[in-house]
Amino acid sequence: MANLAEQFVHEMWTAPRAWLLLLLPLFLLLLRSWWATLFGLGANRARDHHQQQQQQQQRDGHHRLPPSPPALPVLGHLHLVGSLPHVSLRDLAGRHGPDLMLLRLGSLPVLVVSSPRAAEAVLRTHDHVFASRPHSLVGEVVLYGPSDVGFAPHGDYWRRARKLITAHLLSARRVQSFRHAREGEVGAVVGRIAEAAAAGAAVDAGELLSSFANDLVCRAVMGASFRSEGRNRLFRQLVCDTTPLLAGFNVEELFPFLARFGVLKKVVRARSERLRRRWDELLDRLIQDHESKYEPMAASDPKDDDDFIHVLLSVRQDYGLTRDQMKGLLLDVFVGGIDSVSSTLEFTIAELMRKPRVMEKLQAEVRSSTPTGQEIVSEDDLKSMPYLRAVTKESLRVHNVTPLLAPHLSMASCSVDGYAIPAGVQVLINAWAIARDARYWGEDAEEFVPERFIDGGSAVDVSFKGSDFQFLTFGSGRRMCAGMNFAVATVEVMLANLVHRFDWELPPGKEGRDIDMSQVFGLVVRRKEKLLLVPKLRA
Ligand code: HEM
Repeated sequence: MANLAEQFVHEMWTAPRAWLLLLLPLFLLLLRSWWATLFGLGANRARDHHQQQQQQQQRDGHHRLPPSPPALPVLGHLHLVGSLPHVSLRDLAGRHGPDLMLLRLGSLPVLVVSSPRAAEAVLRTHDHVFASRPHSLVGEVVLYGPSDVGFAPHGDYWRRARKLITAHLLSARRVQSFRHAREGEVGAVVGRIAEAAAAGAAVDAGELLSSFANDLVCRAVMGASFRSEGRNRLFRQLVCDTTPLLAGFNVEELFPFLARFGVLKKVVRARSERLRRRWDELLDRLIQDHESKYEPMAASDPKDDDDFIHVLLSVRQDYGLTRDQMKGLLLDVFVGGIDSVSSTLEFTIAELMRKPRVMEKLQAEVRSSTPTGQEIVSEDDLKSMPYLRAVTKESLRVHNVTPLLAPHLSMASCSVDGYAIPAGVQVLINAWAIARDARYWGEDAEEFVPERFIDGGSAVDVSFKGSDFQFLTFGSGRRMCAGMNFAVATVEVMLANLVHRFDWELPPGKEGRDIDMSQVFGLVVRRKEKLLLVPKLRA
């Protein structure tokens, strides 16, 4: 779909009879313009009054709104946002608001943040004002309220839930204790690649890496691998069906007045409820299985290597968790943890295929730092691999798979950079644009150059952990990614193992420079083109 305006028309078409409603505002607009022509004098007076108001606002710096491009009636700026919103928003910001820009997408006011300075104002100085999330009907139904952390509005529930997952599910200690499971899943992938290498077959890197990320999350949640039973595949299908609905820019959110007519709301709700029933079926069964096995021990403190369902059962009384809230928190891990990791890995291996120099340097480091005869690179071995860390950081910078972070919402009006930001405005932080801006990263900002992150490099001290506002892949402040440790540990160990025992070739007739790096936008950005690679066991 070419842009959001087209998406809107598509969604209207698929919602029975709803498109008729579009005619209503258009009719009202025609009526208004006819009225204005007829009573031109009155219209001119109104325009003079509006200009006077604007001049008054400009004289009084605190009441200025951030700059905006010219808007269309009804659509606002929707027609200016293409199929890759982060790219359109960067281009628009360059022309209209390099730090802050106010758009109207349908009837939704959206503040676009495009510089480290403005991002710091929103995510650090005024973090307490911008720490909420916009309401989404899909989130309300599919995410049990929402009872997850990622979509929950700021407030007591979110605070409690965030504390639970950061202290018990995704803490650095638990991520570390989970290393053997991670190494086990990595070993299974290495086995699959070795089979393909022996048969001289190509592997689909996207498929391989997303089933790896899915199997890993399933194992973290359930404690064992259900790959052979096919249960993992059911989860994968469900995640694939859920993420497009949660990706935002839904018609009922852009045009709430249409939702009020009821037709659209019913369609979206029905679609979401079908999805939720499928989640219920799987998650209820899993939780019941765990309850029957673990109930006697549930009161005891969770151990480091317990699976996530066991941990939630152990702390549910302390946190007063309901069954739906438990399911919401598990959905955080499925929705937040699979596509983000696999897409990052796929972009990274594609970059390595385009840059043989970087691939060879990385292979040399990984191979020389792993004990001879050891089939799997362990997490201990990674400690002596600074170039691997630099490659991972560079990939997280250039191929930020969550380019606009997750939308924030202003809970009160406040002043940022001399502009008035009203309450109830959605905030998109264009982390992708900031991370590729030559003003903060130098002339080679768009290039994949891991050396910038190692000794002597221009960005050696720049980190993605939330203190450097030119590198916001995981966000910053109180809504920062809760799964960063889990993600980085997974990407690093899988990447090291992809290049340790294998050399990689493209299918006959293709060269590195032919690899198309085009993206498809969604909750997580992914590669558009399938990446087929031929593994060769290293001699
Ligand atoms: C490369 C992988 C990943 C990237 C790039 C990423 C990025 C992000 C970003 C940008 C946000 C929103 C920050 C904001 O709104 O300011 C976020 C939130 C979140 N992420 Fe991740 N993430 C990744 C992996 C994971 C994993 C593996 C998990 C869980 C296992 C996870 C769980 C979450 C949760 C729960 C939130 C919501 C935090 C909140 O709203 O309080 N993420 N992530």
